[in-house]
Amino acid sequence: MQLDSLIAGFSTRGGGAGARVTGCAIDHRKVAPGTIFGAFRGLARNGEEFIPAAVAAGAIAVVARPEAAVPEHVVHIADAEPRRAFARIAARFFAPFPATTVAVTGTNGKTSTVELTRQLWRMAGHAAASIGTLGVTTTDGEGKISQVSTGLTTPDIVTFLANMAGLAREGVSHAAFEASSHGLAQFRTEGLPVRAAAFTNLSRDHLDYHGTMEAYLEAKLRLFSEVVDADGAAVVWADDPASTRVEELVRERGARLLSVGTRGDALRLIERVPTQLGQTLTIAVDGREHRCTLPLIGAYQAANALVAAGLAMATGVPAADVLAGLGRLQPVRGRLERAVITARGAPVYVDYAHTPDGLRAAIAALRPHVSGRLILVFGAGGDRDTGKRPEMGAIAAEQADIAIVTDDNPRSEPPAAIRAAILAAAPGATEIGDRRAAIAEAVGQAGAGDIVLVAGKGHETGQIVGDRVLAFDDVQVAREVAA
Ligand SMILES: CC(=O)N[C@H]1[C@@H](OP(=O)(O)OP(=O)(O)OC[C@H]2O[C@@H](n3ccc(=O)[nH]c3=O)[C@H](O)[C@@H]2O)O[C@H](CO)[C@@H](O)[C@@H]1O[C@H](C)C(=O)N[C@@H](C)C(=O)N[C@H](CCC(=O)O)C(=O)O
Ligand SMILES: Nc1ncnc2c1ncn2[C@@H]1O[C@H](COP(=O)(O)OP(=O)(O)OP(=O)(O)O)[C@@H](O)[C@H]1O
Ligand SMILES: N[C@H](CCC[C@H](N)C(=O)O)C(=O)O
Ligand SMILES: [Mg+2]
Repeated sequence: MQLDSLIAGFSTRGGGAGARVTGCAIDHRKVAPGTIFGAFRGLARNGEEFIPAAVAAGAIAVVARPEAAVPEHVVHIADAEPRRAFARIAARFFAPFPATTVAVTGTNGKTSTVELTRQLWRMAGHAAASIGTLGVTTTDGEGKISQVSTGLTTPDIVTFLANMAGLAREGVSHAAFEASSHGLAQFRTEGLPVRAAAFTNLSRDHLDYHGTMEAYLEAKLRLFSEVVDADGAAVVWADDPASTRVEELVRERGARLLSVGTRGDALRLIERVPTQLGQTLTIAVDGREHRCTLPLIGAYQAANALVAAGLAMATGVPAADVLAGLGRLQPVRGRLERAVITARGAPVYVDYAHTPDGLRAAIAALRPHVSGRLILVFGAGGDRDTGKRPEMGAIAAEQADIAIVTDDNPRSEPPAAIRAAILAAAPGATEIGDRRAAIAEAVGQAGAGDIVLVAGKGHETGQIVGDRVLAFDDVQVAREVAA
């Protein structure tokens, strides 16, 4: 592919014309002859320092700030926002992509919503995929699920675009991806056409990175003001207070708005009745009421299912098919997943709640099913927003009958200090650092009518301690200690 055509429309300096591009990279260690290198200033390093090494390794063009030093013989694509320019150029290189791509942002519910959207598309007969925390999820012709992990929710822009292009080559026509606030702030999930974008909710998380709730919301809003196609659609969970900001932006942009929820217009949730294995939803669409069964428990899962339904409708699936599809949704891995029922009859649920709001939502989801006590095992991740620790402690103290504080990916921090920050707001809680012992204690205490909730790690298969990842899977451990 010719460099000229990839960088057309961008401001350039130096270099020779007509060069052939072989790839794109943002890490100088991945540069090969013919690469376009994106040099970005990050939190840990300044990528501009690696320009000489990238050029030595064969980079023929560098996307960087105008003030960055780029050798004369190499094309400098000079842009005040080099990450955005790089995303657009790399997208030209990697195209084509699945014809219909949609993005989901929000503090909680992104992974669930992209996965449920994938399922609804598949039921409507589309070759569908999702990309997010669970990796890249697709199904083969027989419906067998394949999941390839990528490490982060959105690893980096090159991996993201390469994955999307790979899906298109496999015949995938519909792809739903998670747009995390980090990803949006770093332009890690864009450059390609995005037909619809969804907003699930806003609550406290990641303030270590964004600083303030306003900055955190601003990062998410860019999905609606800039990333989604101007003639595309936005699906908004209308019951969240922050949704008015999203709706304003969508109207300014001229995109189609589908609001969903008890205050929604496109899909209005009229009633929600929990049943033993799920819930019954009464939903109004175009003034007509429909009753649907949802085989997932909890208000939060109903919310995510409705946002997914909105995305399916926004991308052309008829409302009747979408509503029928809700009844056939499969659970999402690690989201209120029932790991085991103990010998004394207490179900043990594993949930990925790792924010105050998520913890509240997970407990609320289980409460209607508890006749005895709700026993909670949880912790908080190291090297992450420290302010959420006491908030989670307070919620546990208030909403659980028994709370056990344990470790959840301490990373580089002393685990006891993380637990202490949680316990400061949860005076009645028990402290058991070792996560297996904590789960065993909860299972040991649970009797008939009780429910155990193991929160924070969901689908994760490792405990990150220092630089090491120790094998650990909440679902498996719950089964082992209950056996
Ligand atoms: C805070 C954060 O998001 N950091 C991510 C970000 O780092 P950064 O841009 O600040 O990069 P940096 O390490 O300072 O380096 C700057 C630049 O120099 C380049 N470099 C660096 C070293 C070198 O030898 N050569 C080189 O070229 C890097 O590729 C980079 O372009 O970009 C890196 C490469 O794309 C990511 O690996 C890194 O994720 C770190 C590991 C991380 O833990 N991220 C988490 C917090 C995260 O992003 N999580 C969200 C999920 C959140 C949610 O869903 O709630 C996610 O989307 O996964
Ligand atoms: N709509 C929602 N409202 C409140 N809490 C929710 C909602 N959806 C999910 N949660 C909580 O958040 C947890 C994580 O859900 P999910 O993985 O879908 O979110 P996410 O936004 O992808 O998270 P991450 O930021 O880690 O990628 C769930 O296990 C649940 O406890
Ligand atoms: N996307 C979230 C996941 C948190 C999961 C939890 N187990 C933890 O390690 O804090 C984050 O990176 O902050
Ligand atoms: Mg996620």
